[in-house]
This record gives sequence, structure tokens and C-alpha cells, in this order.
Amino acid sequence: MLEVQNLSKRYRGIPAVEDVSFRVRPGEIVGYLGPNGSGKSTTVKIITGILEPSSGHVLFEGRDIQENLTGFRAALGYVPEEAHVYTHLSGLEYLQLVGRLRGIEERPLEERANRLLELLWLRSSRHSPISSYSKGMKQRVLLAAALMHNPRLLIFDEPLSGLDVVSARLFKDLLCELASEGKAILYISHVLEVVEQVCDRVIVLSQGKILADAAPSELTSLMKLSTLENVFAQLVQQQDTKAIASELVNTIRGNA
Ligand SMILES: Nc1ncnc2c1ncn2[C@@H]1O[C@H](COP(=O)(O)OP(=O)(O)OP(=O)(O)O)[C@@H](O)[C@H]1O
Repeated sequence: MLEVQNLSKRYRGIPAVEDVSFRVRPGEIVGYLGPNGSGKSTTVKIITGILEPSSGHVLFEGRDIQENLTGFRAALGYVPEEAHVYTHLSGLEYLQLVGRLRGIEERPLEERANRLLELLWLRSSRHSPISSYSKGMKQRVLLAAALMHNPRLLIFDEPLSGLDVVSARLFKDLLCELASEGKAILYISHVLEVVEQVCDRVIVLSQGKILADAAPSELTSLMKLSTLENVFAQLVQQQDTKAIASELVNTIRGNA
């Protein structure tokens, strides 16, 4: 369904993403992992059509997304990392705006927006401005907005940030439910424990290049490690964090 082909992006000549290729098939949840600055957001900006690649292509259902960005966006649900939304609007007004932009008719739009807000525990705040919402509430509005038009492809960028335990569990269950409906899902996260539980495959990125693309269980057994977090540490984070932590404390103590 989603096919990323030999994608590269350079900012002022400096590569941020280099020759990245992968697929996300219907019903599949694919984790996209990498340390800070490894090129995850750049890839997502290209896939969502916000940025143009320096080279390479993004195909959706066999067609380059640049040929028909409007059509592609109608099939895409994107939950960004942060709520840069129209925060003066209420949750309900925001969903109505998003629904109208997606061409949903007024009656079903009203019903769906209210129902989504209710299911995401936002009913009592639906008329309050988003600027008054907590971080987790904003995140849940973004989730509702991404689902409004029943998209075939979903991209979640750190969706758990700010979510409490129950909301995070709901989100995990929702991911699995959406995948069983045949949605293709790309899931960017640093929460490796959750990624390991829900993803069919994980792609590990480092310095703009793909280091691994396999099922979490394949990676752990191949590398003879017990968790995805250990695999990740082995692949990309060869840093002695304990020594750095101790050095940091020494520095503020004035012993360095
Ligand atoms: N607008 C920009 N101009 C110049 N360089 C940029 C720009 N955006 C990103 N970069 C660089 O591209 C590289 C990849 O950045 P990117 O934001 O894609 O990483 P990331 O994996 O999403 O990081 P994080 O986990 O911190 O969100 C970094 O070296 C970053 O400094």
C-alpha cells in the first residue's frame, strides 16, 4: 500500500535521510525507530507530502503521492508529535473543521465528531478551547481528527507523549483494531516496549540510513538479546550512559 523507494533528503547539502526504502502493507503495523536526529521526522514529512525529497519516491497504492497530493491526503490520517492545531477552536469545532476539509457531510460529521470525543473521554470539554486542554487531551483530539475520515493509511508520530496509563492502553488496543480492519500503520516512537508489543515489523534508522528491517522477534533472536530495547542499544546507541550520568553529576558537584 505504502512504498518508500530510495528516499534521500539533504538539507543544504547535508544528508538527513539516505536511500531509505520500505513498505507498509494493509493490516501491518510498522515501527520506525531511531535515535534523535536519525531522520524519522524528515521521512514522515516527506511521506505526508509536507517536504519534497531530494531524490526517491513515495508511492501509495502504486502511484507517486506527488501526482495527486490531495487524493493521497484523503486516504491519510496523520497524528503529529505535537498539537500545532487551531488552539482557539474547541475540540468539537476542530473536528468539524477537519471533517469539512475531508468532505464529510454535515449530519454524519456532527454525529461522528461527538461520538469520537465521547469515546476519547473529551465529551465534557468538547466546547472548551483546545488551548485549555492538557497535553494528553490535545493528543486525543489529534487522534480523533486523524480518524475522522476513516483513512486507509495512518501515521503516528510519538502518539503516546502525554497520554496517561489508561489512554496509552486504549491507544495500543486501537492500533491493533485498526490493523485488523486492514489499515496500514506507520508508528514512530521511542517507547520500545510498546513498539515490541504491537509492531509486526520494525525499521531501525541511524544517521539517515536503515540498519534493520525485521520483526521484533527476528531481531531479538538473531542478535541473541532479550528485548527490542537491548537490540536498539546494540545497533545504534553504543554509549556508556551510566558513565555519562556519573560525569554529569560530577560536573554539577564541581568535581570534574
Ligand atoms: N529544516 C532543517 N534544516 C537543516 N537540517 C535539518 C532540518 N530538519 C532536520 N535537519 C537535520 O536532519 C537530521 C535528521 O533530523 P530529523 O528531525 O529527521 O530526526 P529525528 O529522527 O526525527 O529526530 P528526533 O528523534 O529528535 O525527533 C538531523 O541532523 C537534523 O539536524
